[in-house]
Amino acid sequence: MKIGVIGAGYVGTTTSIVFAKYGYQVTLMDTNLEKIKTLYQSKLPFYEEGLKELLHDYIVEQRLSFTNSMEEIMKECNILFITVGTPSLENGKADLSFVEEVVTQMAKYMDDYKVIVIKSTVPVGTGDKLNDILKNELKIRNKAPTFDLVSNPEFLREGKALFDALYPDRVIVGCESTKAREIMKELYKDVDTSILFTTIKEAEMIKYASNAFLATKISFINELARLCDGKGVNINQVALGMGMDKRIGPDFLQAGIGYGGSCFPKDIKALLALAFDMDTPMPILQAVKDINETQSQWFMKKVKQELGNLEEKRIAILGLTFKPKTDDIREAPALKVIDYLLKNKASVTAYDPQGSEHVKKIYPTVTYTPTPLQALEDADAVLLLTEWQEILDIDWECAKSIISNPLLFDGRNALSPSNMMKLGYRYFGVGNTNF
Ligand SMILES: NC(=O)c1ccc[n+]([C@@H]2O[C@H](COP(=O)([O-])OP(=O)(O)OC[C@H]3O[C@@H](n4cnc5c(N)ncnc54)[C@H](O)[C@@H]3O)[C@@H](O)[C@H]2O)c1
Ligand SMILES: O=c1ccn([C@@H]2O[C@H](COP(=O)(O)OP(=O)(O)O[C@H]3O[C@H](CO)[C@@H](O)[C@H](O)[C@H]3O)[C@@H](O)[C@H]2O)c(=O)[nH]1
Repeated sequence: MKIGVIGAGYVGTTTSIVFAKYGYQVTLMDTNLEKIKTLYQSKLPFYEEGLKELLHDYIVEQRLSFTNSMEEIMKECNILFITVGTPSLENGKADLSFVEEVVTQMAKYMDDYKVIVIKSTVPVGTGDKLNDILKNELKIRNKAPTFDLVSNPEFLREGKALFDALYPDRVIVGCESTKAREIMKELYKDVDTSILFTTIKEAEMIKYASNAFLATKISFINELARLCDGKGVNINQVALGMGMDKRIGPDFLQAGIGYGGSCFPKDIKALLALAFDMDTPMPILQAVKDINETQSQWFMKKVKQELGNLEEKRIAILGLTFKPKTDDIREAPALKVIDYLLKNKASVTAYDPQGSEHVKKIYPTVTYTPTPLQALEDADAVLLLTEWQEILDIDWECAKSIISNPLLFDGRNALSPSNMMKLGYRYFGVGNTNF
């Protein structure tokens, strides 16, 4: 079995490396030549720990190769994973143009049996649509359909991509042919986890349902945090107590400034758009989205209450990426915060271990510092927005002498309020203040 992966993003690159690790011969294809060149040089086109070393080894061992040619990958491989992006359109629906373009191109070079595996997150019914495109294109070429379509959604998290891909909680395979099912079983034989076989549509829905449920947990705890704030209740303790119930579980109950990233915001919008099309409102999911969209405003209201007029105030931001251990700033709450601060004429200084270069392209007037302590110099307030370990490890006692006003807003509830208060900071978190 030779595996082809189409789309050298987070998912495609991680998938390629993981299958190479299982001993398969993998070719990774992308239309972006710059990305292919970068990969050839054993470099990753994004920041993610643990992948680079394996990438290098598998290139040297000739288990992993790269191309920008669809013709080449179709000739060489019999299992093809589609991992291209499905970003949001203006109306919230998933933009399927990249996926559709891929299958249209595939049909041009399809001469023998292929298993086409959709790993990109796509709405229910996309499998049928792609099936039709492939059949039509093959008909134009007077070729009989010789493929099976499979939906195999990806559940990895950025920052933990390799671990999640190597040790998944489950593998979902939406598949309606016995031949493809046996091939998928063989492909995942070394992965120590359960495989759930479903229909293609069920697999498509499982992916959206999982992301929607995780986002619901976050918005639920954030809504509760607003209630706890100032009421003598620490939301972290509430989450701990709730999470001890096995039916609830401790994960995804960390209150904060809201979820960001390339997945939750777009997938929730896409599910809501599907519900709208089907005239089946989803009020819970709508509330999840609304709470998340107002969480940074709620947080900034506290900043404004403490600082008053923000004009000329010097604000230090610690953390820009949507979560630690990634350089991804897509839908990062820090972007909304910077926007608000600049509109209110504050002077903003920011530090992030990986995200500064990307944010600089959007907000060039912010001062980006090479160290966290430099960002804190003469600050009137500090806003912790991403819980990078390096930021949590700051010598906060020493930092206090650099900051003009030891006023700390912890948007991730990542520091201990009592420790910070002992050090002389005025500490404001999310649902853990004034208890
Ligand atoms: N990022 C994640 O953590 C994650 C996790 C699970 C699922 N997903 C889903 O997986 C999909 C991919 O996400 P990502 O973050 O890896 O995307 P990405 O934006 O990082 O990468 C997509 C890649 O596809 C390439 N591409 C676009 N059109 C192409 C074409 N016609 N032929 C070949 N390559 C093409 C782009 O150049 C780009 O390199 C999305 O549907 C996403 O929702 C992402
Ligand atoms: O208790 C929590 C957990 C997460 N977050 C935030 O939620 C966002 C998303 O975090 P996470 O889920 O860890 O990262 P992603 O890489 O976006 O991964 C999600 O989206 C991927 C793409 O679909 C899925 O594959 C993963 O299973 C799913 O967790 C980040 O802004 C986090 O800061 C919280 O605010 N509180």
